[in-house]
Amino acid sequence: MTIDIKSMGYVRVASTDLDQWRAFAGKVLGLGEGRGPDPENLYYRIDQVSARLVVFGSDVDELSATGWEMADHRALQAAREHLQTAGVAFREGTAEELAERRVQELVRFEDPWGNVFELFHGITYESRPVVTPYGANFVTGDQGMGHIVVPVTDDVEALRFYTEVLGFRLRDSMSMPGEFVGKEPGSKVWLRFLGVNPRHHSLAFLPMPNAAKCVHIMLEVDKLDDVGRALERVRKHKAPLSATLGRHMNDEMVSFYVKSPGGFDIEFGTEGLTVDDQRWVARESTAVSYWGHDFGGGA
Ligand SMILES: Cc1ccc(O)c(O)c1CC[C@@H]1C(=O)CC[C@]2(C)C(=O)CC[C@@H]12
Ligand SMILES: [Fe+2]
Repeated sequence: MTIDIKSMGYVRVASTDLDQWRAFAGKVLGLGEGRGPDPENLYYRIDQVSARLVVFGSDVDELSATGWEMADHRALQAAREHLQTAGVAFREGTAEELAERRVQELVRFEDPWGNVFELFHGITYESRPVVTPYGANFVTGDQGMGHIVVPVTDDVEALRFYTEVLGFRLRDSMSMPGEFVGKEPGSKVWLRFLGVNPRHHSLAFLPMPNAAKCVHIMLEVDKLDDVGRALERVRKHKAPLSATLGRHMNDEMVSFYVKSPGGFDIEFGTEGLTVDDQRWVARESTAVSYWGHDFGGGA
């Protein structure tokens, strides 16, 4: 038995500047405004789920936690037992935390690099259809909210922890020169792309520490035109582009990257590959992208 995560459910972001986040999430990303228990916080919807992105005031700018959806109480209970066996310290969500996230139960723990994971079940959803400001439809459902890339410092232990402890499945690997992360010239470090559902990857890791506690969060829309429109808004609002439009090799997604007020990037894409675990074989991609994705800045 291992942990049976269904999908990436939500992200919580700590922010020193909620006004900046409000403008970025609404006007640049075009997320739907939601409501939640704390009138001070920003809640954003991209589908039926009451809030997928929550931004709250803080004295730091960083990713605070990622929520991972479990089927029900029984699945979460099995996860508790598995965490205990694996020697991972976790704690139960407080009544206040459950109310703020609008979930029935959650457990919270850190991975060995301080990335905060919450496993939950029973999140609320809304009767009112989501209305996003620029009419984009986000791709969620079985594929969850999107994907996240987290920073780690040990790529070998990270692969073990996320697959053997958390139950993620390896979908693709990509190497980078060790020099990039201050290792010996000629050595290699690994980016690993892991999935739990038909989305090619829901979690990836980069072996490089990062102050924002997040490399990027990817949100997917169902039309290329809506990626183009978002790119126009990036330009109009002078949001810093981190990588130009391109198509990734491993998940075939067409996307761009924009710097969020949290210090990490948002990858905004479309046409991501879905995979079938019965048939998928993990591979090694030999390039970031088929074309585009210039991380050196530019157009
Ligand atoms: C390589 C790749 C495949 C699929 C993705 O969804 C995806 O985000 C990436 C890029 C991962 C990675 C990154 O996000 C930060 C900057 C990185 C480390 C690079 O400079 C190359 C790969 C990039
Ligand atoms: Fe990505």
